[in-house]
Amino acid sequence: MKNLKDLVKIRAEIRKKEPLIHAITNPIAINMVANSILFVGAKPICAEHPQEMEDITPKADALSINLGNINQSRMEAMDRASFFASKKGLPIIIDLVGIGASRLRLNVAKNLLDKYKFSLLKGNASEIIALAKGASSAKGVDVGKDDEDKSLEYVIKTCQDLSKKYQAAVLLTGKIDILVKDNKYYLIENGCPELSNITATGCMLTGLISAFIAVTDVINASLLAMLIMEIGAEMSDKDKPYSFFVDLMDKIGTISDEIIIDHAKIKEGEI
Ligand SMILES: Nc1ncnc2c1ncn2[C@@H]1O[C@H](COP(=O)(O)OP(=O)(O)O)[C@@H](O)[C@H]1O
Ligand SMILES: Cc1ncsc1CCOP(=O)(O)O
Repeated sequence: MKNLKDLVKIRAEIRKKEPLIHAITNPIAINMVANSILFVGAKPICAEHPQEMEDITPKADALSINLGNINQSRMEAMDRASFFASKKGLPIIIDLVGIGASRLRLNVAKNLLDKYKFSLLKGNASEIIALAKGASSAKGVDVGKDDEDKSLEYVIKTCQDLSKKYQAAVLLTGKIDILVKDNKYYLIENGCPELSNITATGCMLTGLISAFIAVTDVINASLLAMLIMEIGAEMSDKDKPYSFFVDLMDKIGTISDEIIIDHAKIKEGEI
């Protein structure tokens, strides 16, 4: 079983080290992502001009790329940033936003995954299924009903196949989050349905993981980021959608270690 007391200690570590996180994300999410990274104690830089990747990426401590709202310039920037991050041996994570809805994004994702080594591939069930099987029931950037209803066994196996293929951890988010690496899996049953009523909460989670992965391994970084975000959401005022959003942002910076430890719902298993 994960030692939660050790897991939350990573929060002090990140505040001490203040790692620099290069996050190439989409314009819908950019402010939320940058603030989430800041609120847990790291420093974001969201540079995205292809010609400055050579200067920016190698000075960072981790790279995250997000395929949401892709355009030509960000496509080039993501490739170049992944190149310079790989050269430096930095952890790289990819959020597969919308690859179930767009062949362009699916091809960009496959190309990047073939060329570079990623620490984590992340998406909702439709995005993970699109990458593994080539098609999905995605509803734009959201999960489609057919994919959402797939059995736990099916989605765990799909994540495991991708984990083996790309030698990376795989995180499938939703009501139950599934984190898989090789033969091991974690189920995280925190969060609340209201998280789907705010745009870009998945992108925010990616931002948080990219902050923690600069100071710890991919499993600890992913688990801690999910607990902060999802228990933070459980503790937030859900009366009005925008107040919920503001409260959630505050909770990301202020939620206590004790609340995280008391409310964490993590199960572990072997495949
Ligand atoms: N029904 C739900 N119950 C609890 N948490 C949820 C639910 N749906 C989504 N979440 C949480 O919301 C966050 C974003 O997940 P998701 O909506 O799957 O991503 P995306 O925005 O990329 O589609 C994750 O932390 C996830 O655990
Ligand atoms: C609405 C939208 N359109 C392109 S990216 C984006 C935000 C998607 O964010 P998330 O995948 O976290 O829901």
